[in-house]
Amino acid sequence: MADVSFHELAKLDEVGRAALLRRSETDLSGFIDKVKPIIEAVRTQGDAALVRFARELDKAELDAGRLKASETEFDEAFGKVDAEVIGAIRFGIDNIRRFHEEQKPEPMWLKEMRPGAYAGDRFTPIKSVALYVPRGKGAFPSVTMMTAVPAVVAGVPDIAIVTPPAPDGSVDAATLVAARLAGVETVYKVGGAQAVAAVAYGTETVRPALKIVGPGSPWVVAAKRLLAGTIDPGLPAGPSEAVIFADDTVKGGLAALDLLIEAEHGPDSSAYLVTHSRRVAEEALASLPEHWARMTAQRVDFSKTVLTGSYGGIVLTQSVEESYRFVNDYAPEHLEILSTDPFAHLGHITEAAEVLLGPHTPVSIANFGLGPNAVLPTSRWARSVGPLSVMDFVKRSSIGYVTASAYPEFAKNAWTLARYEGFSSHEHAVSDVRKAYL
Ligand SMILES: NC(=O)c1ccc[n+]([C@@H]2O[C@H](COP(=O)([O-])OP(=O)(O)OC[C@H]3O[C@@H](n4cnc5c(N)ncnc54)[C@H](O)[C@@H]3O)[C@@H](O)[C@H]2O)c1
Ligand SMILES: N[C@H](CO)Cc1c[nH]c[nH+]1
Ligand SMILES: [Zn+2]
Repeated sequence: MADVSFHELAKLDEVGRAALLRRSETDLSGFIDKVKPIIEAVRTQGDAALVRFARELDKAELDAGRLKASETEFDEAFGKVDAEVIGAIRFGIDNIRRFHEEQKPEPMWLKEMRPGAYAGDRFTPIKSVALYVPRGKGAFPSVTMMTAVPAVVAGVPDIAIVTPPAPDGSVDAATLVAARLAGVETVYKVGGAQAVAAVAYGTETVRPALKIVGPGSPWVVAAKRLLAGTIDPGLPAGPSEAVIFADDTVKGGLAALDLLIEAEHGPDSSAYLVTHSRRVAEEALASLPEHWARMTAQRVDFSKTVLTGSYGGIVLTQSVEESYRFVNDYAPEHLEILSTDPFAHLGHITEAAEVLLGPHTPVSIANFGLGPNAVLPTSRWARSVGPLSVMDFVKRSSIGYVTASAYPEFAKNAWTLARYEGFSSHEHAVSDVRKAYL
């Protein structure tokens, strides 16, 4: 096994620094070509293609009649999941619901722009939304909680979950529990690119949706990109990633412990420890083996691949300012600020989808239900996109109302600009012609 990647930022040239900002999903060309025929098969063959891909890609034997989870499967799931796990799901859902209820906009606001003329916004739920819950390198009841709760809070009337089937044709039991407790009863056993195509086009069993949200592997990300003209693909959430920023006030072993959180998702994850403290960097490096000794073989394998490869490791900077610059350039999905005074650093970092402060707020706590949404933009999209929220499940319409008394002033100004732009009907609609019809 290669050594953990250890980069002294000052020693890297521009090319080397740019390379650190790359993610596995930066180049999806290999996936795009393979995903195109999957999408076409689902469009033309519907359920038959879903059944075939379940067999070929998920090793699951299903017939079309079992593509949708039954009520009995939901009921039985509650018997299969430990009470403690159900308790943690309830705890998370409660926090996530309260957080997202705070986010929910008023149905409408109107402001008086000029005396007698009103304008504002109205928010209405999107009519149908699909939630992608991954299941390849793990089961994700937490993603179910994070996607379903804001959809329900927003009032979306038609919510469906798509998630890959297990080889026995089942849905992960805790995912069914989380779905029901969040208020979603439609779950389709379809994963990967074929799931995105199924909800984009609809099949005999799967109802089409206007939008799909939720994280996924590059297969899912590639399909969303290809189908963006048919279904709203939501925010770009690909392989998980984190930056652990640490100053000189914490133990390096703690930074290493948290560096492994997102590094263990898969070989395509990204995870960096960024610090200007050589002590913290060296302690972190030295402590990784003791952390690996406590992990399962699969998670050791994934995190070692990440930390010894091109998408992870330790970055030693020359100053705290250089650390801030690196983090802002990197624009991580999850950011931890490990410091006894995290608020001192917070104002310097603006480009991160989620910022978790201090040694008692590891990424795990946010992933599993502190309240904020853990479905977050990856691959530097945090520079322009925020976390999944209630706003992803509503659309905004502008509302305007001009009374008779306010009309003349608006009409005069509109008339002037309509003439300048050369639009006759626009002009007539606010000219004396109108008076004859009022
Ligand atoms: N950004 C976020 O908020 C967030 C949250 C949770 C997880 N994640 C990320 O989501 C991803 C989940 O990935 P996953 O693999 O665990 O689950 P997944 O459900 O996204 O992918 C598994 C599916 O990929 C398809 N697939 C696998 N191999 C294929 C092949 N050779 N050809 C075509 N299709 C193939 C199959 O249909 C399979 O069902 C991880 O990268 C994880 O880091 C991100
Ligand atoms: N870290 C993921 C988002 O990037 C969320 C998650 C769920 N379970 C484990 N992790
Ligand atoms: Zn995670």
